[in-house]
Order: sequence, then structure tokens, then C-alpha cells
Amino acid sequence: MRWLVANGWCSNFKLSPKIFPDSGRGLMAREPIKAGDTIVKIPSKLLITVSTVSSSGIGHLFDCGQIFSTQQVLAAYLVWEKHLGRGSFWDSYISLLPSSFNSPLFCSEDQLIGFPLFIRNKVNEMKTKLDFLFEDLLIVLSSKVCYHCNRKYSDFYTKNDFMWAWFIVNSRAVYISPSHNNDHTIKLCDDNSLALAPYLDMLNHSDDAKVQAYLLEQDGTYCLRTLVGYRKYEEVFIHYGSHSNLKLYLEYGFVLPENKNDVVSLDFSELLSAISSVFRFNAECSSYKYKMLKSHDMLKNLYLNADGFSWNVKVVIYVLLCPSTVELKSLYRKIFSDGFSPAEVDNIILVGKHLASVKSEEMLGYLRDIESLCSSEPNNESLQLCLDLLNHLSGVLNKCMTVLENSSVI
Ligand SMILES: C[S@@+](CC[C@H](N)C(=O)[O-])C[C@H]1O[C@@H](n2cnc3c(N)ncnc32)[C@H](O)[C@@H]1O
Repeated sequence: MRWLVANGWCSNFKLSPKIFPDSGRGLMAREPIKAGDTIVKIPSKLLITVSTVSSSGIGHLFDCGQIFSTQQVLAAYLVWEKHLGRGSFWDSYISLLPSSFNSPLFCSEDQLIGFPLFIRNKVNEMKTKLDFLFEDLLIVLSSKVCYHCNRKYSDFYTKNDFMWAWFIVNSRAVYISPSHNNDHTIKLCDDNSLALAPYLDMLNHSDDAKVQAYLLEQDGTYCLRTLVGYRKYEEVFIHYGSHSNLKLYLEYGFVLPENKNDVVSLDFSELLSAISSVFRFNAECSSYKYKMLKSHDMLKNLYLNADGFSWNVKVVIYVLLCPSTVELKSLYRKIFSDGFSPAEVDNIILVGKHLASVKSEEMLGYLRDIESLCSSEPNNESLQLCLDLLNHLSGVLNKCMTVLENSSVI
């Protein structure tokens, strides 16, 4: 905070840093805060944006005709500033950033083998993306020498440092309007809507938080207003987005005790085999039905949740149960205007109940596996979070089954 003040930050004394038992390091209300109050203001000089990188000592490296993502540029910049140590303008900020994370992205391959496939697949997707971004960066950096230490960039741009920096940006960057953020020469493949905002990024996430960010026209100061009030000594939160616990676990390294965004995803093939089991025939999807479902994005967002199942699950089950003699236009009419008859709803619910019980059994199996891993590694926080996540999802499936047992129309 002394460093922030020395660089033009004016504290409004509404917040102060504190370690909270449930959410860890965060910001506490030092006085009652009203809905509508501006809680933090960060001068533009203290924001790390693509413009900051462009005008920095490594800005010229990105003027090479290659296209980068905003997150890749900000991560590359953090690695470079970190290697400057005390010589970096951002040293006070960087030295307070977390050095390890509880996301499964940072678990070893040996640990990951014990994780449920639906988590492992997501981790592998993230790793593949990160590998690509890192290799892509090395193409630009490999032959160049850092003016500060005369070492080749590739000597200190390690994969681990890049992963650390990428995750810092992933879990801490705030949204900034691209129109206020275009003062640079770096070619980007995305919207350029990310900024790191020291101090502001100490705020933890809550589903109940509501905030509004705005920039002061005169000097580009980044301001954050809360739309809910807080009592003195309460933790003040922001809202990172309507994320499920799976997403929070993967991308931020924590889970919420209650999360209304939690869903259990389903594959199309799981719907087919549920229909086969319930109605005792070998369910197949003819190509005209498949094309129709795909072209209307009905094969996405297939999930169960605490309220039952998604609209797309309902439609896919209905379409798969329809005899292949039914014409496409009557399928459309049924789905998009007429609605389903009570008998059709009953059949859909029968399949839904079967899916919920199959997924519930599957989740209990995952829970047993992770519980035994946790007992052999009791201090592994990521494993503990995985256990919490699976317990939440198991709870979601129980609620789902209760809703389906008690309803004939969802
Ligand atoms: C923007 S930072 C918030 C400040 C952070 N707690 C710190 O100590 O620097 C985001 C990170 O904070 C943690 N976090 C945020 N909200 C949380 C919550 N509700 N419960 C637990 N951890 C949370 C996660 O580790 C996340 O990656």
C-alpha cells in the first residue's frame, strides 16, 4: 500500500487487507459500506495492460508480425518483470502475488491419474492450450537477448514461470473496455479487455456480490462500485462471473460451499444409452435427427442440475424417442411451438431419472477414489478441493433426483 501511495494512489480507507478463515486473503470493510459506494480506485499508471507491455523494455519483441492473445502478452510481461526482481517497478506487487495455486492444473501427472475423467479432460485441454501459447512465445523470444541481464530470454522463460504468470492473469485480471485500452502496437487475436489491477485484485469472489466498474474520463482511473452493502469488518467481495464450481476449481483454484451454477454435464452418448436401458431397445440417432439437433445447437449444454435437467436434454430425449417416420417439420413444431404432451413428458422424465441415478453412482465412485487419495496425501489442498467439488456435485444429483421423483413437468 505504501508503494501504491508513492505512485499516486489515494486510499479511501474503506477497505483493508485481512486473512479470512473461509476465503483466505481478501479485503475487509473498515466501516459500513453502502450499496452504490465506490470501493476502490486504481490510477491508470498502476494498471498492467497491453499498452503497459507495448511501451516497456520488451514491447519491441511483440512488434514482429506475429499475433498474440492479451493473456499471453500480459503473462509474458509478468515473467519478465519478475526476473528483474528489485529492479522492477512492479516488484512490490509481484512479490505479494501467490506462488502456488490449488487448481488441478498444477497437480502432477501421477496425482491426476486418480482424478475423475471429466476433470482430467478439462485439465488436459488447459495444458494443451498453455503448451501452445508458451511454444508460440518462445518462437519470438528464443534467439533474443535481454538487455537487462544479457541472458537469452529462453534461459529464464521456463514453462513453469509462464504457467505461473498465465494463471495469475487468469485468476486476477479484471475487464477493461478495449476502447480505453488501445494505445499500443501489438497485434492481438482477441478483444484486449484485460488488465491487472494491483490491490483491487485482492478482492475475493462471492455469488452474492454485485459490482460495477467504470473508468474516470479525465485520467483513466479504474473505479469499482459495489451494488450491495457491507457491515463494518465484513469481507467485501466482487463477482468473477456466474461460474460453476468446476470452473472455479480449474480456473481459480477454489470452490464455493453453495453454488447455484453447478451442473453435471452429459454426453450425447449417455443420453442414447439411458434411452436404450429405460425402453429396452437399441436407441440410435438417424442422420437427419442428428443434423437437426446439431444445427440448432441442441447437442451443447446437456446437463443435470438441482432443478432437473437442461432444456436441450429434454429436446434431445424427445427427438431420440420419436419414430424415424416423424417428419422434420412436425419435430420443429413440437419443440418450438406446441410443447410436449403429458405422456411425452413422462417418458422424458423416466430417462432423466435414469440418467440422474447413473451419474449419482458414477459420482459416488469418484468420491471413493478421491477420498482414498486424500487419506494418503492429507495436506494436498487441491485434492481436498476436488473432494469438496465431488461432494457438491453429488448433492446436486440428489436434489435433481428428488425434483424428478416429484414432478411430471419441469
Ligand atoms: C483475484 S484473487 C483474490 C485475492 C486472493 N485471495 C489473494 O490472496 O491474492 C483470486 C484468487 O483468490 C482466491 N479466492 C477468490 N475468491 C475466493 C473464495 N470465495 N473462496 C476461496 N478462495 C477465493 C482464489 O485462490 C483465486 O484464484
